[in-house]
Amino acid sequence: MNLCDKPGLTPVNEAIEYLLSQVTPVTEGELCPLEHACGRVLAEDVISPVNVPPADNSAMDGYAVNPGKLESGRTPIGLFRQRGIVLAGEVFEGVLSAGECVRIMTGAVVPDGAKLVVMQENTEVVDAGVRVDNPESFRHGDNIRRAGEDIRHGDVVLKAGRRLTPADCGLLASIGIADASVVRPLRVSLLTTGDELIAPGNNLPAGKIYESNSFVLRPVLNRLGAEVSLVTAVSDTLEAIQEALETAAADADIIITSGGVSVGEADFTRTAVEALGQLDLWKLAMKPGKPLAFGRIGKTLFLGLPGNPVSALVTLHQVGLPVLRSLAGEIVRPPIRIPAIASERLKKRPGRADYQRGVAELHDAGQWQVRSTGQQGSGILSSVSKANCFIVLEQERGHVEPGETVMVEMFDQWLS
Ligand SMILES: Nc1nc2c(c(=O)[nH]1)N[C@H]1C(S)=C(S)[C@@H](COP(=O)(O)OP(=O)(O)OC[C@H]3O[C@@H](n4cnc5c(N)ncnc54)[C@H](O)[C@@H]3O)O[C@H]1N2
Ligand code: MOO
Repeated sequence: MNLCDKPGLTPVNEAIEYLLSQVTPVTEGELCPLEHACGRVLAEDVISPVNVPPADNSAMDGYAVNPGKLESGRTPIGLFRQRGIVLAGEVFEGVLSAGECVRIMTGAVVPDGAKLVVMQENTEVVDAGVRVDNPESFRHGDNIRRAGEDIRHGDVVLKAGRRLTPADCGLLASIGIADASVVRPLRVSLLTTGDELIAPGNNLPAGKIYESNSFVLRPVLNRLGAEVSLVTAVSDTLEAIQEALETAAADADIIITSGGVSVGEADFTRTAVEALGQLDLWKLAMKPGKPLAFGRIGKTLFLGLPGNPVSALVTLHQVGLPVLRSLAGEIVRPPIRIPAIASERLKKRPGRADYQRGVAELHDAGQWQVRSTGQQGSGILSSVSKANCFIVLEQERGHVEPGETVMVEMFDQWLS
């Protein structure tokens, strides 16, 4: 299927589904020391070689006690003879008989024979031993963390395709793994195109503008853990763009460009891709971002983002990230969107899904409200900088009146 041949604009969800069907995820794995593994994608399932915790241990500082049989009708023992003390990291040698206790610290292995742990605050040391409050309230297992209650030996702890979070890395450490088997980093070639672009720090001649897209796009790619090779301000000629794309295709998994995908006299990106490879998709029913293009040059995927700064950012976030995540071997999940009440009118014409930039706040009654960050033109980058969310308006929706419900997508770590 080639969505370029389809008349009209391709709806965003259809486009994402199609693009994901075109991705062959990178599978080459490598070992990564756990201290550097956060944010990397697991290459294989992780199966626990141990129980966590490895042994029954105390959840409290107090006394591990053997109160005898805890049957109804019997009064449990309330005074215990202390046999010793056990600290975290130690093992008490011996078995507690009914009426005996051991002083125990949080995390220490529960001695054999102990049925429960009594918090220190509920005990009193007396001449005859250790007296406990309310022995009739005892339950077997009180304040004992059971061996394997977090993870059992043989459990699948994390699945291949998981992007490791700090908690995941802690989990891997807790089962003794020092190196995680992860997918190698993606190689992304990022090209910004345009003769009008000048690097920040230089004087700005008449007619030129400062290049800003690379400063928006590269950090997102870096946060994804990609190895990014960047060429800025590729000249607006077919030859220059073709040459840059050819070089990029030689060793990148994906080429991401900004600019030159529209219909202007100096928009050569699509023509260059068609000359070197194939173009599969152009023009989405989204605002901003309509001229987004997708294809491939040899085995290298191509994603052509529109040049307008907001369009480049929105398309990378909404369409590029699912593709990049999938290419990186990650299991792709749909974005989390929540309903919010529009606190003001939002202008919108039917025909394209709109990703307006807004500020969402949780109000007293537990209701999210959202307002626009103001001008929404695709050159108004400050509309994103001021925002904390996208207001996602469905393709066929018209203007939104105050009080209507809209869906918002809070900025995640890729945008904040
Ligand atoms: N006749 C039509 N004209 C345009 C259409 C259309 O459908 N018909 N679509 C518009 C839309 S929507 C967009 S989005 C833009 C996309 O155009 P390009 O991808 O070809 O982008 P450029 O023309 O190269 O640049 C657009 C705009 O963005 C500025 N720019 C580009 N790169 C950068 C950068 N790296 N840093 C900062 N700013 C950048 C550039 O100077 C232009 O102002 O086309 C519309 N036109
Ligand atoms: O789609 Mo363009 O990105 O509206 O400006």
